[in-house]
Parts: sequence; C-alpha cells; structure tokens
Amino acid sequence: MNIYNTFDATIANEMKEPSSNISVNSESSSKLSTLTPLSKNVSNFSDEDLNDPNHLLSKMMQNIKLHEPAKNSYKRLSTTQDDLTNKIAYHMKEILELIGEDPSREGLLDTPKRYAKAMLHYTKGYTDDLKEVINNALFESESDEDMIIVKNINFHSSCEHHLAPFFGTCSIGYIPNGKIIGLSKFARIVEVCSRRLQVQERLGRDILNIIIDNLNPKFVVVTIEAEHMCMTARGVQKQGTKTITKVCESTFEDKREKKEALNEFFVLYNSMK
Ligand SMILES: Nc1nc2c(ncn2[C@@H]2O[C@H](COP(=O)(O)OP(=O)(O)OP(=O)(O)O)[C@@H](O)[C@H]2O)c(=O)[nH]1
Ligand SMILES: [Zn+2]
Repeated sequence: MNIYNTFDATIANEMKEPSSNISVNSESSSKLSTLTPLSKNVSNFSDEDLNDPNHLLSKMMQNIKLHEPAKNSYKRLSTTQDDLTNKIAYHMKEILELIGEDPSREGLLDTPKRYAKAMLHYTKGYTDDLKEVINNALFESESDEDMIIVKNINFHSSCEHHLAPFFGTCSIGYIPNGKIIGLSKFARIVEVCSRRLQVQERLGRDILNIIIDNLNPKFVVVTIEAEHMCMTARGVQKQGTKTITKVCESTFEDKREKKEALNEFFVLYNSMK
C-alpha cells in the first residue's frame, strides 16, 4: 500500500498558486519538476482499485492531493546572473531614492548591487536542481523498523508577505521503506525549500513532499520552529515569539501506528539535547 493518509498540520496549510506574474519557463520547470513527480504512485494501484471505478477515483484523488502543494514552476526573468543583478539593482536604487536617501553618496554607491546579490541568494532555491542536490545518495536500508531523526537543521527563509527573514530550526524523522538517504541531504533539501519566498506551513510541506517523493518512507514527520522578523521587527513587534509547525504522513493504514510513530519521534526528539 503506497498511499499516505491525509496529514494533520499544526496550523492549516495554505497552498496558493504562484502569483500570475510568474510565468513558466520550460527549462527551469523541467529542472524543478523533479520535486513533484505527479505520476509517482500511479503504478501502485491494486487490482481492487482497477476493477472498481469508485475505488480508483477515490485513490486518484488521494494521489492528487498528496502532490498538490509544491509549486515549482518558477522562472528567473533573465538568463544570466549579471543581467539579473543589474536589473534588481536598478530598481533598488529607485527604492533608495523613494525612501529619501541619496544613492550617489559614498556609503550607498554599491548598495543596490549588494542588495541584488543578497536577494538572489535568499531566493536561490528557485533555481537549485534537486537531482544534483540529492546526487544519488540513496542507499538500501538494513532495517525498516527503526526511526531516523535529524534534529535542529538551521535555516533562513523569507516570508512571502513582507519579504522579511524568518529563521529557526527544522527537524525530520522517518521510518524507511527499503531506502535511506545520506544524512546531509536533509539539510540540503531544507536549504532548497527555505531559499524561496515561503510561509512556514508550506516550507514544512515542501520538505515533506521531497522526502516522500525520493524515499517513499513508511512514516515521515517534519517540524519547524521559527522566528518571523515580520512579527518582531515590524507589525505587532512581539519579541521572542516562536511559531511551531508539524506535518506528518505515513503509509500505515491503521491510524494508531501513525500515532505511535509520532509519539516515538517526540520522545526521542525530546530526549536528545
Ligand atoms: N500563517 C503564516 N502567516 C505568516 C507567515 N509569515 C507571516 N505571516 C503573517 O501573514 C499575515 C499578513 O497579514 P496582513 O494583514 O496582510 O499584513 P500586515 O498588515 O502586514 O499584518 P501585521 O503583520 O499584523 O501588521 C500576518 O499576520 C503575518 O504575521 C507564515 O509563515 N505563516
Ligand atoms: Zn511576513
């Protein structure tokens, strides 16, 4: 059985289409579509599914839901990094003027370009090639009973509402299903997903989906604890506020098994400093 139960997120996941002014570029979308192979589970329909149209439809709907969240058809508007940097810098210079600064004063001369380079870094996840990132570091698992946890992977991301940083740690736990992955790859996956404009809920879901797509584990959970600068440095200005999200899925048909695995995750997670 290769169908994941519908997950329960700590906070409801709001998945939105990329804004309409981001168009699809075939080169980048083919690279990035490796994040969500839509056909992945189609070969896993049972005879029962194939003989009963209602069963089949309901299973197809589950599959569609599973792969809905990660939107990866993004496009950089220019082809070269230099061209992009110059275009962003041009607009940043205008913004400096709009806030009443003098972009020609010595301290600000290189600032638009510095900002452009920083912005491209904060959003480099749009162009990272996940296949290269994972680099075939998938190995046969020796036990499909034991849980693996990678705790406290730190990350920096940008909130899609204010372009303000949000940062914190991400922890991942999973029970394999024939395959394990090189441990560093979890941190690399977190890096790809966080270097985009995000909301925390979608960040967790994107990470979870990539793990499912590559490992098809029996159980997987992703927790994120983060501080949002848009809540501390501006807006409501509540220092020290942390947001915690959890997404979790499993192939277990019995919900109790999923609950037990989740308990095991939190016991282990809390016992390790
Ligand atoms: N769910 C969720 N909300 C976020 C995240 N990052 C920022 N936000 C929230 O997005 C909301 C945007 O609300 P708006 O009313 O449109 O924006 P705003 O007027 O700047 O809101 P304030 O921050 O309350 O000043 C705010 O409540 C932010 O706290 C996130 O990762 N997840
Ligand atoms: Zn924000």
